[in-house]
Amino acid sequence: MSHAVTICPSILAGDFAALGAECRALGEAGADWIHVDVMDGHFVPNITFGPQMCAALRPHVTGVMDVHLMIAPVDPYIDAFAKAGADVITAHLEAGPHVHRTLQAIRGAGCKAGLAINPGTGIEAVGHLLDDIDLLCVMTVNPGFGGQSLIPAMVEKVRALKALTAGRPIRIQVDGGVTLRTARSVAAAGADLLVAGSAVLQGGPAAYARNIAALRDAALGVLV
Ligand SMILES: O=C(CO)[C@@H](O)[C@H](O)COP(=O)(O)O
Ligand SMILES: [Fe+2]
Repeated sequence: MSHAVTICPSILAGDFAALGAECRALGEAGADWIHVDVMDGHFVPNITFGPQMCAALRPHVTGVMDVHLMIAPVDPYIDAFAKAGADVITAHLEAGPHVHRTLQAIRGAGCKAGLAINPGTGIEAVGHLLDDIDLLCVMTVNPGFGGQSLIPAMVEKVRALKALTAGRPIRIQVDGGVTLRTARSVAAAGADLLVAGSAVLQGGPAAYARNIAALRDAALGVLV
């Protein structure tokens, strides 16, 4: 069944010399969330932003600042990202042995707690964590880079996780390879939040509103 989704543009696909302006342009284009991909060159083979960048961007984000931590360890940095103004902090299940403690620390810092799982991680791994998460981020690519193709097997994973979380106040987010061609399958499988970097930011600021609206329509099954 089709339902309205929230598009979360990832500034990883933006102009790094003008990220404040990118966040403002995305907000004006109708983005309710801004997804910030934090990478450490250790948990993933790429380096991006830290808490200082999040703090600098915060005044330019009108909606939800959604911080996706692809770092290990996570715990020493939670307070810094919370103080930087993150509304949601998502940590990876694979980032350390004490993810339950990490999720509690995120809530303790006043943020919504997100749990991300890599493509190779089975859904049984999240079963005992459901009381401690507000958002479940299903990685539909291997983390570290934008512009990759969605792994088709992840669509069934989204469907299974939707069933596993039924009746709970947990939002399912998909991250990686969301395009006009793939948005419908993940939305129909139960995703509520679609992260999209390349698909939203391609064409520059003049195209953002059109790209966001087209992705929302595609997720609903409207032909675009
Ligand atoms: O976390 C990640 C990648 O590790 C994502 O948030 C990407 O930034 C999404 O980019 P596209 O696949 O939409 O280009
Ligand atoms: Fe991400």
